[in-house]
Amino acid sequence: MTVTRTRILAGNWKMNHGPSQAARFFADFLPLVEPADGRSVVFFPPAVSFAAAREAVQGRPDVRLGVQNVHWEAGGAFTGELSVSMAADAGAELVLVGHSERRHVFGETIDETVRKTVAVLEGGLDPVLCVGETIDERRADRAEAVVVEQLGPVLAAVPVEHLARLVIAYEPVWAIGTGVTATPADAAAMHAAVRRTLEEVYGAGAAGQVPVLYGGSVKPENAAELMSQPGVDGVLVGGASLDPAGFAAIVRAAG
Ligand SMILES: O=C(CO)COP(=O)(O)O
Repeated sequence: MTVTRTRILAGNWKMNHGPSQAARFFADFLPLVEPADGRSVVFFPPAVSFAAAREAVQGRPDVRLGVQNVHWEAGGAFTGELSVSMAADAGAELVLVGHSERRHVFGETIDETVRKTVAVLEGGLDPVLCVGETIDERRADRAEAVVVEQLGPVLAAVPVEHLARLVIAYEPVWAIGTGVTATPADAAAMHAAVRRTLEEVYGAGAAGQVPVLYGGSVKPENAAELMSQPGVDGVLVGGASLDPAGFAAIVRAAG
């Protein structure tokens, strides 16, 4: 069965671009990218830049915004955290969950990614669940096993009626910020493993709705080839999403 999924071109700004830089970015970026059917452009600015980003993208429904992280609780004494309802109130439509920097720099556990994914779905936003293996895990031939371990508990907690809002990003940790990209063939193999895991839980029909993005040193020069691989529905871009012309070239590479 062939399913046509919307292409998603997402920029994760990480801890870059404060409010004034965010406004400058969009002033340069938006004129370079025409709205186009079948593709969706998403940015994850830092929380303090969210309002500036939202103001800048008014009138561009082809550009959506998300936050980089949330807490699963609805509110309370959690200094430094954001709740899903606060993110929604600010205008966020998506939330990154389990980014490798959250897992490996800040010690986020699989159990926490489950709670966050459930909270995001229950709060009406779309989680972008990031999974991926480290270089040691890949060398030990455990890349697929690790991704399946990261996905399994989350999928077990996501009922099929919420599946249409789930997005998965395969981001090998060794490719993030290193300039080393997965080969198109490796990316395709890992995307196929993600898709198989989804199909085992939900069946092929329902699983076919879930977009699977690739992330890790995506650049204007390699974006088209990566997105031409079967099962690669779009990209989640870090460093190269900070530059308006570079990210516009990646968006255009989606066709
Ligand atoms: O982590 C990433 C996106 O979430 C990828 O980062 P880079 O594109 O900088 O490798």
